Amino acid sequence: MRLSRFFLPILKENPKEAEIVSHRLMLRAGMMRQEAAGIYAWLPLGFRVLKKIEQIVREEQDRAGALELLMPTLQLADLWRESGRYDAYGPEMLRILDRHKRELLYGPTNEEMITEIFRSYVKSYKSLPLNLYHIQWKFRDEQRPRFGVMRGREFLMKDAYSFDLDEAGARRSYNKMFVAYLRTFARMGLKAIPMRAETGPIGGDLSHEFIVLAETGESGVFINRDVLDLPVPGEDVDYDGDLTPVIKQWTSVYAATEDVHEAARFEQEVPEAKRLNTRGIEVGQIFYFGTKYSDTMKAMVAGPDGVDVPIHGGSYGVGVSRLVGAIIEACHDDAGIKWPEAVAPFRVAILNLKQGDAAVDGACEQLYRDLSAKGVDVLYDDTDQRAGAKFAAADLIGIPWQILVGPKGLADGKVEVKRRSDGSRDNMSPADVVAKLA
Ligand SMILES: Nc1ncnc2c1ncn2[C@@H]1O[C@H](COS(=O)(=O)NC(=O)[C@@H](N)CS)[C@@H](O)[C@H]1O
Repeated sequence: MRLSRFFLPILKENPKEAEIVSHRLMLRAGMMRQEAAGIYAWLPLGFRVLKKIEQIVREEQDRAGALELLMPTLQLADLWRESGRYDAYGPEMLRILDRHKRELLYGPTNEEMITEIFRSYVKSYKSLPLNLYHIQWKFRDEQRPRFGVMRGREFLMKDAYSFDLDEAGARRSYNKMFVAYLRTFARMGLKAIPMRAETGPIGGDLSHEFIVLAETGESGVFINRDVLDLPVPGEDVDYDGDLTPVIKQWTSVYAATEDVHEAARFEQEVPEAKRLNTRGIEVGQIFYFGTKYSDTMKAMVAGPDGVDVPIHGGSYGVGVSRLVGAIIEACHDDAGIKWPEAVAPFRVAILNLKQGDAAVDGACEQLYRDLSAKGVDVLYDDTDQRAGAKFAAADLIGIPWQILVGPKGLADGKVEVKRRSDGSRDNMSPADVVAKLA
Protein backbone atom coordinates (compact mmCIF):
# COMPACT_ATOMS: atom_id res chain seq x y z
CA MET A 1 0.00 0.00 0.00
CA ARG A 2 1.37 3.47 -0.90
CA LEU A 3 0.71 5.92 1.89
CA SER A 4 0.08 8.65 -0.70
CA ARG A 5 -2.98 6.65 -1.78
CA PHE A 6 -4.11 5.33 1.64
CA PHE A 7 -6.57 6.99 4.05
CA LEU A 8 -4.74 7.58 7.32
CA PRO A 9 -6.03 10.68 9.16
CA ILE A 10 -3.28 10.92 11.80
CA LEU A 11 -3.98 13.51 14.51
CA LYS A 12 -1.18 15.84 15.59
CA GLU A 13 -2.60 16.47 19.06
CA ASN A 14 -3.78 14.18 21.84
CA PRO A 15 -7.60 14.19 21.74
CA LYS A 16 -8.82 15.60 25.05
CA GLU A 17 -11.65 13.10 25.48
CA ALA A 18 -9.23 10.15 25.58
CA GLU A 19 -8.53 9.06 29.16
CA ILE A 20 -6.43 5.94 28.57
CA VAL A 21 -3.49 5.35 26.24
CA SER A 22 -5.25 2.90 23.88
CA HIS A 23 -8.13 5.31 23.30
CA ARG A 24 -5.68 8.17 22.72
CA LEU A 25 -3.45 6.20 20.34
CA MET A 26 -6.33 4.70 18.33
CA LEU A 27 -7.65 8.20 17.63
CA ARG A 28 -4.24 9.74 16.97
CA ALA A 29 -3.18 6.86 14.68
CA GLY A 30 -6.29 7.36 12.53
CA MET A 31 -7.61 3.88 13.39
CA MET A 32 -11.15 4.86 14.33
CA ARG A 33 -13.57 7.73 14.73
CA GLN A 34 -16.37 8.12 17.27
CA GLU A 35 -19.77 8.49 15.57
CA ALA A 36 -21.80 8.51 18.78
CA ALA A 37 -21.19 7.64 22.44
CA GLY A 38 -19.68 4.14 22.45
CA ILE A 39 -20.20 3.77 18.69
CA TYR A 40 -17.22 3.90 16.32
CA ALA A 41 -16.33 3.89 12.66
CA TRP A 42 -13.34 1.63 12.00
CA LEU A 43 -11.06 3.50 9.59
CA PRO A 44 -8.81 1.51 7.22
CA LEU A 45 -5.79 1.11 9.55
CA GLY A 46 -7.90 0.05 12.53
CA PHE A 47 -10.07 -2.21 10.42
CA ARG A 48 -6.99 -4.13 9.21
CA VAL A 49 -6.07 -4.86 12.83
CA LEU A 50 -9.65 -5.83 13.73
CA LYS A 51 -9.72 -8.34 10.84
CA LYS A 52 -6.36 -9.87 11.84
CA ILE A 53 -7.59 -10.36 15.41
CA GLU A 54 -10.88 -11.79 14.14
CA GLN A 55 -9.00 -14.28 11.94
CA ILE A 56 -6.87 -15.59 14.81
CA VAL A 57 -10.03 -16.04 16.90
CA ARG A 58 -11.69 -17.87 13.99
CA GLU A 59 -8.72 -20.20 13.39
CA GLU A 60 -8.57 -21.27 17.05
CA GLN A 61 -12.34 -21.79 17.28
CA ASP A 62 -12.17 -23.97 14.14
CA ARG A 63 -9.17 -25.89 15.51
CA ALA A 64 -11.21 -26.67 18.64
CA GLY A 65 -14.03 -28.09 16.51
CA ALA A 66 -16.50 -25.19 16.73
CA LEU A 67 -18.60 -24.53 13.61
CA GLU A 68 -18.97 -20.97 12.32
CA LEU A 69 -22.32 -19.48 11.33
CA LEU A 70 -23.70 -15.95 11.37
CA MET A 71 -26.77 -14.88 13.33
CA PRO A 72 -28.47 -11.51 12.75
CA THR A 73 -27.89 -8.49 14.99
CA LEU A 74 -31.66 -7.96 15.30
CA GLN A 75 -33.74 -10.39 17.39
CA LEU A 76 -37.45 -10.78 18.22
CA ALA A 77 -38.40 -9.67 21.70
CA ASP A 78 -40.66 -12.74 22.04
CA LEU A 79 -37.59 -14.96 21.84
CA TRP A 80 -36.25 -13.29 24.99
CA ARG A 81 -39.65 -13.51 26.67
CA GLU A 82 -39.38 -17.30 26.36
CA SER A 83 -36.19 -17.38 28.44
CA GLY A 84 -37.45 -14.70 30.83
CA ARG A 85 -34.50 -12.43 30.10
CA TYR A 86 -36.41 -9.74 28.15
CA ASP A 87 -37.25 -7.73 31.25
CA ALA A 88 -34.42 -9.07 33.40
CA TYR A 89 -31.78 -7.75 30.97
CA GLY A 90 -32.71 -4.19 31.92
CA PRO A 91 -31.84 -0.82 30.33
CA GLU A 92 -28.73 -2.15 28.58
CA MET A 93 -31.04 -3.72 25.98
CA LEU A 94 -31.79 -1.54 22.93
CA ARG A 95 -35.45 -2.19 22.13
CA ILE A 96 -36.76 -1.36 18.66
CA LEU A 97 -40.17 -1.18 16.97
CA ASP A 98 -40.38 -1.90 13.23
CA ARG A 99 -42.91 -0.35 10.83
CA HIS A 100 -45.49 -2.95 11.83
CA LYS A 101 -44.89 -2.09 15.49
CA ARG A 102 -43.27 -5.50 15.99
CA GLU A 103 -40.97 -5.56 19.02
CA LEU A 104 -37.35 -6.24 18.13
CA LEU A 105 -34.05 -5.74 19.91
CA TYR A 106 -30.42 -5.25 18.92
CA GLY A 107 -28.80 -8.42 20.32
CA PRO A 108 -26.47 -7.99 23.32
CA THR A 109 -25.75 -11.75 23.16
CA ASN A 110 -27.31 -14.79 21.45
CA GLU A 111 -28.07 -17.61 23.93
CA GLU A 112 -31.79 -17.48 23.13
CA MET A 113 -31.37 -17.32 19.36
CA ILE A 114 -28.83 -20.15 19.14
CA THR A 115 -31.04 -22.28 21.39
CA GLU A 116 -34.00 -21.64 19.05
CA ILE A 117 -31.88 -22.66 16.06
CA PHE A 118 -30.63 -25.78 17.88
CA ARG A 119 -34.07 -26.96 19.07
CA SER A 120 -35.50 -26.54 15.55
CA TYR A 121 -33.22 -29.24 14.13
CA VAL A 122 -31.47 -31.37 16.77
CA LYS A 123 -33.59 -34.10 18.40
CA SER A 124 -31.09 -36.81 19.30
CA TYR A 125 -28.00 -37.07 21.54
CA LYS A 126 -26.29 -38.65 18.54
CA SER A 127 -25.87 -35.14 17.08
CA LEU A 128 -23.90 -34.05 20.17
CA PRO A 129 -21.50 -32.58 21.13
CA LEU A 130 -22.09 -29.47 19.04
CA ASN A 131 -20.42 -26.04 19.30
CA LEU A 132 -21.72 -23.25 17.08
CA TYR A 133 -20.14 -19.79 16.97
CA HIS A 134 -20.26 -16.51 15.13
CA ILE A 135 -18.36 -13.23 15.07
CA GLN A 136 -21.03 -10.54 15.14
CA TRP A 137 -21.67 -7.00 16.32
CA LYS A 138 -23.53 -6.63 19.62
CA PHE A 139 -25.24 -3.68 21.27
CA ARG A 140 -25.30 -3.02 25.00
CA ASP A 141 -26.62 0.38 26.03
CA GLU A 142 -23.88 0.81 28.65
CA GLN A 143 -24.71 3.53 31.12
CA ARG A 144 -21.16 4.90 30.86
CA PRO A 145 -19.45 3.92 27.63
CA ARG A 146 -15.79 4.96 28.02
CA PHE A 147 -12.15 4.22 27.22
CA GLY A 148 -12.90 4.05 23.51
CA VAL A 149 -13.52 0.50 22.23
CA MET A 150 -12.75 -0.92 25.68
CA ARG A 151 -16.31 -0.28 26.83
CA GLY A 152 -18.32 0.50 23.72
CA ARG A 153 -22.06 0.28 23.11
CA GLU A 154 -21.76 -1.37 19.69
CA PHE A 155 -18.89 -3.87 19.76
CA LEU A 156 -17.65 -6.96 17.94
CA MET A 157 -17.82 -10.23 19.83
CA LYS A 158 -17.05 -13.84 19.02
CA ASP A 159 -19.69 -15.82 20.84
CA ALA A 160 -19.75 -19.61 20.81
CA TYR A 161 -22.42 -21.89 22.24
CA SER A 162 -21.98 -25.57 23.15
CA PHE A 163 -24.63 -28.28 23.41
CA ASP A 164 -24.12 -31.57 25.28
CA LEU A 165 -26.23 -34.44 26.63
CA ASP A 166 -25.09 -34.02 30.24
CA GLU A 167 -22.81 -32.04 32.57
CA ALA A 168 -19.80 -34.27 31.94
CA GLY A 169 -20.09 -33.62 28.22
CA ALA A 170 -20.63 -29.90 28.79
CA ARG A 171 -17.46 -29.74 30.91
CA ARG A 172 -15.51 -31.33 28.07
CA SER A 173 -16.84 -28.61 25.74
CA TYR A 174 -15.96 -26.00 28.36
CA ASN A 175 -12.41 -27.36 28.61
CA LYS A 176 -11.98 -27.24 24.81
CA MET A 177 -12.89 -23.53 24.82
CA PHE A 178 -10.63 -22.92 27.84
CA VAL A 179 -7.67 -24.32 25.89
CA ALA A 180 -8.70 -22.54 22.67
CA TYR A 181 -8.71 -19.24 24.61
CA LEU A 182 -5.24 -19.89 26.03
CA ARG A 183 -3.98 -20.36 22.46
CA THR A 184 -5.98 -17.49 20.95
CA PHE A 185 -4.67 -14.73 23.21
CA ALA A 186 -1.10 -16.08 23.23
CA ARG A 187 -1.06 -15.86 19.41
CA MET A 188 -1.84 -12.12 19.74
CA GLY A 189 1.18 -11.59 21.96
CA LEU A 190 -0.96 -11.33 25.10
CA LYS A 191 -0.73 -13.05 28.47
CA ALA A 192 -4.44 -13.52 29.22
CA ILE A 193 -4.91 -15.23 32.59
CA PRO A 194 -7.99 -17.44 33.18
CA MET A 195 -9.62 -16.46 36.46
CA ARG A 196 -12.65 -17.75 38.30
CA ALA A 197 -15.44 -15.21 37.86
CA GLU A 198 -19.04 -14.32 38.65
CA THR A 199 -21.58 -15.47 36.05
CA GLY A 200 -23.90 -12.41 36.09
CA PRO A 201 -26.79 -12.06 33.56
CA ILE A 202 -25.57 -15.00 31.44
CA GLY A 203 -26.15 -17.39 34.40
CA GLY A 204 -24.82 -20.76 35.46
CA ASP A 205 -22.35 -21.66 38.18
CA LEU A 206 -19.02 -22.08 36.38
CA SER A 207 -17.22 -19.28 34.63
CA HIS A 208 -13.71 -18.08 33.90
CA GLU A 209 -12.72 -14.62 32.71
CA PHE A 210 -9.54 -14.29 30.62
CA ILE A 211 -7.76 -11.19 31.81
CA VAL A 212 -4.83 -9.23 30.39
CA LEU A 213 -2.94 -7.40 33.12
CA ALA A 214 -3.07 -3.62 32.61
CA GLU A 215 -3.04 -0.72 35.08
CA THR A 216 -6.02 0.82 33.28
CA GLY A 217 -8.08 -2.40 33.41
CA GLU A 218 -11.58 -2.26 34.91
CA SER A 219 -11.19 -5.54 36.81
CA GLY A 220 -9.29 -5.80 40.08
CA VAL A 221 -7.32 -9.07 40.15
CA PHE A 222 -5.29 -11.15 42.63
CA ILE A 223 -2.79 -13.64 41.21
CA ASN A 224 0.14 -15.88 42.03
CA ARG A 225 2.86 -14.62 39.62
CA ASP A 226 3.65 -18.25 38.69
CA VAL A 227 0.55 -18.21 36.48
CA LEU A 228 2.39 -15.83 34.12
CA ASP A 229 4.90 -18.54 33.20
CA LEU A 230 2.57 -21.49 32.56
CA PRO A 231 2.97 -23.12 29.12
CA VAL A 232 0.28 -22.56 26.47
CA PRO A 233 -0.75 -25.75 24.58
CA GLY A 234 0.76 -26.03 21.09
CA GLU A 235 -1.15 -26.15 17.81
CA ASP A 236 -0.94 -29.97 17.93
CA VAL A 237 -3.08 -30.05 21.08
CA ASP A 238 -5.47 -33.03 20.93
CA TYR A 239 -8.92 -31.55 21.46
CA ASP A 240 -10.46 -35.03 21.46
CA GLY A 241 -8.05 -36.17 24.17
CA ASP A 242 -8.14 -35.51 27.92
CA LEU A 243 -7.65 -31.77 28.49
CA THR A 244 -8.11 -31.93 32.26
CA PRO A 245 -4.34 -31.91 33.00
CA VAL A 246 -4.06 -28.54 31.19
CA ILE A 247 -7.12 -27.14 32.96
CA LYS A 248 -5.81 -28.37 36.31
CA GLN A 249 -2.40 -26.80 35.69
CA TRP A 250 -3.97 -23.41 34.87
CA THR A 251 -6.57 -23.44 37.65
CA SER A 252 -4.46 -24.71 40.54
CA VAL A 253 -2.37 -21.52 40.63
CA TYR A 254 -4.27 -18.75 42.45
CA ALA A 255 -5.89 -16.25 40.07
CA ALA A 256 -9.19 -14.54 40.90
CA THR A 257 -11.08 -11.37 40.07
CA GLU A 258 -11.88 -9.15 43.05
CA ASP A 259 -15.53 -10.27 43.14
CA VAL A 260 -14.58 -13.89 43.85
CA HIS A 261 -11.25 -13.24 45.64
CA GLU A 262 -10.66 -15.13 48.91
CA ALA A 263 -8.12 -13.09 50.89
CA ALA A 264 -7.43 -15.76 53.52
CA ARG A 265 -6.78 -18.43 50.88
CA PHE A 266 -4.59 -16.03 48.92
CA GLU A 267 -2.40 -15.31 51.95
CA GLN A 268 -2.27 -18.96 52.91
CA GLU A 269 -1.55 -20.39 49.46
CA VAL A 270 0.63 -17.76 47.80
CA PRO A 271 4.09 -16.85 49.14
CA GLU A 272 4.35 -13.11 49.75
CA ALA A 273 6.91 -12.59 46.97
CA LYS A 274 4.54 -14.18 44.45
CA ARG A 275 1.41 -12.24 45.36
CA LEU A 276 0.28 -9.72 42.75
CA ASN A 277 -2.73 -7.48 43.23
CA THR A 278 -3.28 -5.36 40.14
CA ARG A 279 -5.88 -4.57 37.52
CA GLY A 280 -6.73 -6.20 34.21
CA ILE A 281 -8.81 -6.10 31.06
CA GLU A 282 -11.35 -8.88 30.51
CA VAL A 283 -10.82 -10.00 26.90
CA GLY A 284 -12.95 -13.14 27.09
CA GLN A 285 -15.31 -15.00 29.37
CA ILE A 286 -16.59 -18.58 29.30
CA PHE A 287 -19.65 -19.98 31.05
CA TYR A 288 -21.21 -23.35 31.84
CA PHE A 289 -24.90 -22.84 32.56
CA GLY A 290 -26.36 -26.33 32.38
CA THR A 291 -30.06 -26.39 31.41
CA LYS A 292 -30.75 -22.70 32.12
CA TYR A 293 -31.86 -22.03 28.51
CA SER A 294 -32.85 -25.54 27.43
CA ASP A 295 -35.35 -25.80 30.33
CA THR A 296 -37.19 -22.57 29.59
CA MET A 297 -36.91 -22.94 25.81
CA LYS A 298 -37.49 -26.71 25.60
CA ALA A 299 -34.29 -27.62 23.79
CA MET A 300 -34.54 -31.39 24.31
CA VAL A 301 -32.79 -34.40 22.81
CA ALA A 302 -33.66 -38.10 23.07
CA GLY A 303 -31.00 -39.74 25.24
CA PRO A 304 -29.53 -43.27 24.70
CA ASP A 305 -32.57 -44.65 26.56
CA GLY A 306 -34.92 -42.77 24.22
CA VAL A 307 -36.11 -40.42 26.96
CA ASP A 308 -36.11 -36.66 26.10
CA VAL A 309 -33.79 -34.58 28.28
CA PRO A 310 -32.84 -30.85 28.21
CA ILE A 311 -29.31 -30.27 26.85
CA HIS A 312 -26.49 -28.91 28.99
CA GLY A 313 -25.11 -25.66 27.53
CA GLY A 314 -22.26 -23.22 27.77
CA SER A 315 -21.36 -19.95 26.09
CA TYR A 316 -17.97 -18.53 25.32
CA GLY A 317 -17.31 -14.89 24.43
CA VAL A 318 -14.27 -12.99 23.15
CA GLY A 319 -14.21 -9.21 22.92
CA VAL A 320 -12.82 -8.93 19.37
CA SER A 321 -13.05 -5.13 19.16
CA ARG A 322 -12.00 -4.71 22.80
CA LEU A 323 -8.85 -6.70 21.98
CA VAL A 324 -7.62 -3.93 19.65
CA GLY A 325 -7.49 -1.61 22.67
CA ALA A 326 -6.24 -4.27 25.06
CA ILE A 327 -3.28 -5.12 22.82
CA ILE A 328 -2.34 -1.43 22.64
CA GLU A 329 -2.54 -1.15 26.44
CA ALA A 330 -0.10 -4.06 26.65
CA CYS A 331 2.11 -3.04 23.69
CA HIS A 332 2.99 0.65 23.46
CA ASP A 333 5.64 3.20 24.45
CA ASP A 334 5.89 7.01 24.46
CA ALA A 335 6.25 7.09 20.66
CA GLY A 336 3.09 5.07 20.03
CA ILE A 337 1.86 1.54 19.35
CA LYS A 338 4.10 -1.54 19.10
CA TRP A 339 1.95 -4.11 17.25
CA PRO A 340 2.78 -7.78 17.74
CA GLU A 341 3.49 -9.06 14.21
CA ALA A 342 0.48 -11.39 14.22
CA VAL A 343 -2.01 -8.50 14.40
CA ALA A 344 -0.07 -5.59 12.83
CA PRO A 345 -1.97 -3.65 10.12
CA PHE A 346 1.16 -3.90 7.94
CA ARG A 347 4.31 -5.90 8.63
CA VAL A 348 6.82 -3.51 7.06
CA ALA A 349 6.94 0.29 6.57
CA ILE A 350 9.31 1.64 3.90
CA LEU A 351 10.31 5.23 4.65
CA ASN A 352 11.62 7.21 1.69
CA LEU A 353 13.86 9.81 3.39
CA LYS A 354 14.50 11.89 0.27
CA GLN A 355 11.43 11.87 -1.95
CA GLY A 356 12.38 12.89 -5.48
CA ASP A 357 15.97 11.60 -5.29
CA ALA A 358 16.19 9.15 -8.20
CA ALA A 359 18.38 6.61 -6.40
CA VAL A 360 16.27 6.66 -3.24
CA ASP A 361 12.95 6.53 -5.11
CA GLY A 362 14.27 3.66 -7.24
CA ALA A 363 15.48 1.66 -4.24
CA CYS A 364 12.16 2.17 -2.44
CA GLU A 365 10.13 1.09 -5.47
CA GLN A 366 12.32 -2.01 -5.84
CA LEU A 367 11.93 -2.92 -2.13
CA TYR A 368 8.17 -2.30 -2.34
CA ARG A 369 7.88 -4.56 -5.41
CA ASP A 370 10.11 -7.34 -4.05
CA LEU A 371 8.48 -7.50 -0.60
CA SER A 372 4.93 -7.27 -2.01
CA ALA A 373 5.76 -10.01 -4.52
CA LYS A 374 6.60 -12.25 -1.56
CA GLY A 375 3.25 -11.55 0.06
CA VAL A 376 4.56 -9.15 2.72
CA ASP A 377 2.06 -6.48 3.87
CA VAL A 378 3.98 -3.25 3.14
CA LEU A 379 3.06 0.37 3.80
CA TYR A 380 5.34 2.55 1.67
CA ASP A 381 5.56 6.12 2.97
CA ASP A 382 6.00 7.83 -0.40
CA THR A 383 4.58 11.13 0.86
CA ASP A 384 6.59 14.35 0.65
CA GLN A 385 6.70 14.83 4.44
CA ARG A 386 10.03 15.58 6.15
CA ALA A 387 11.97 12.53 7.39
CA GLY A 388 11.25 13.42 11.02
CA ALA A 389 7.51 13.39 10.39
CA LYS A 390 7.84 10.01 8.67
CA PHE A 391 9.73 8.55 11.64
CA ALA A 392 7.11 9.87 14.06
CA ALA A 393 4.19 8.53 11.99
CA ALA A 394 5.76 5.08 11.60
CA ASP A 395 6.43 4.87 15.36
CA LEU A 396 2.93 6.10 16.18
CA ILE A 397 1.05 3.56 14.03
CA GLY A 398 3.29 0.79 15.31
CA ILE A 399 4.37 -1.13 12.21
CA PRO A 400 6.77 -3.87 13.47
CA TRP A 401 9.57 -3.29 10.90
CA GLN A 402 10.72 0.02 9.40
CA ILE A 403 13.07 0.21 6.41
CA LEU A 404 14.72 3.63 6.25
CA VAL A 405 16.02 4.45 2.76
CA GLY A 406 18.29 7.52 2.50
CA PRO A 407 20.93 8.78 0.00
CA LYS A 408 23.95 8.38 2.35
CA GLY A 409 23.20 4.75 3.22
CA LEU A 410 22.39 3.94 -0.39
CA ALA A 411 25.78 5.33 -1.47
CA ASP A 412 27.20 2.40 0.54
CA GLY A 413 24.53 0.05 -0.86
CA LYS A 414 22.81 -0.08 2.50
CA VAL A 415 19.42 0.67 4.01
CA GLU A 416 18.61 0.82 7.73
CA VAL A 417 16.19 -1.67 9.28
CA LYS A 418 14.58 -0.69 12.58
CA ARG A 419 12.63 -3.12 14.75
CA ARG A 420 9.79 -1.16 16.41
CA SER A 421 9.41 -3.49 19.42
CA ASP A 422 12.90 -2.88 20.85
CA GLY A 423 14.23 -0.03 18.71
CA SER A 424 17.16 -2.14 17.48
CA ARG A 425 18.69 -1.06 14.15
CA ASP A 426 20.68 -2.88 11.48
CA ASN A 427 22.26 -1.76 8.21
CA MET A 428 22.11 -4.17 5.29
CA SER A 429 21.64 -4.35 1.54
CA PRO A 430 18.10 -4.15 0.13
CA ALA A 431 18.44 -7.76 -1.02
CA ASP A 432 19.30 -8.88 2.50
CA VAL A 433 16.33 -6.95 3.86
CA VAL A 434 13.99 -8.81 1.52
CA ALA A 435 15.53 -12.13 2.52
CA LYS A 436 15.17 -11.21 6.21
CA LEU A 437 11.57 -9.99 6.12
CA ALA A 438 9.94 -12.11 3.43
N1 LIG B 1 -19.32 -2.98 26.27
C1 LIG B 1 -18.38 -3.77 25.75
N2 LIG B 1 -17.48 -3.25 24.88
C2 LIG B 1 -16.50 -4.02 24.35
N3 LIG B 1 -16.35 -5.34 24.63
C3 LIG B 1 -17.23 -5.89 25.49
C4 LIG B 1 -18.28 -5.16 26.10
N4 LIG B 1 -18.99 -6.00 26.90
C5 LIG B 1 -18.40 -7.21 26.80
N5 LIG B 1 -17.35 -7.15 25.96
C6 LIG B 1 -16.45 -8.24 25.60
O1 LIG B 1 -17.24 -9.38 25.23
C7 LIG B 1 -16.79 -10.51 25.96
C8 LIG B 1 -17.98 -11.47 26.16
O2 LIG B 1 -19.01 -10.77 26.81
S1 LIG B 1 -19.68 -11.50 28.04
O3 LIG B 1 -20.77 -10.66 28.44
O4 LIG B 1 -18.67 -11.74 29.01
N6 LIG B 1 -20.19 -12.91 27.54
C9 LIG B 1 -21.24 -13.07 26.74
O5 LIG B 1 -21.87 -12.17 26.29
C10 LIG B 1 -21.60 -14.51 26.47
N7 LIG B 1 -22.84 -14.55 25.72
C11 LIG B 1 -20.51 -15.15 25.75
S2 LIG B 1 -21.06 -16.06 24.39
C12 LIG B 1 -16.23 -9.94 27.25
O6 LIG B 1 -15.28 -10.84 27.83
C13 LIG B 1 -15.58 -8.66 26.78
O7 LIG B 1 -14.24 -8.91 26.32
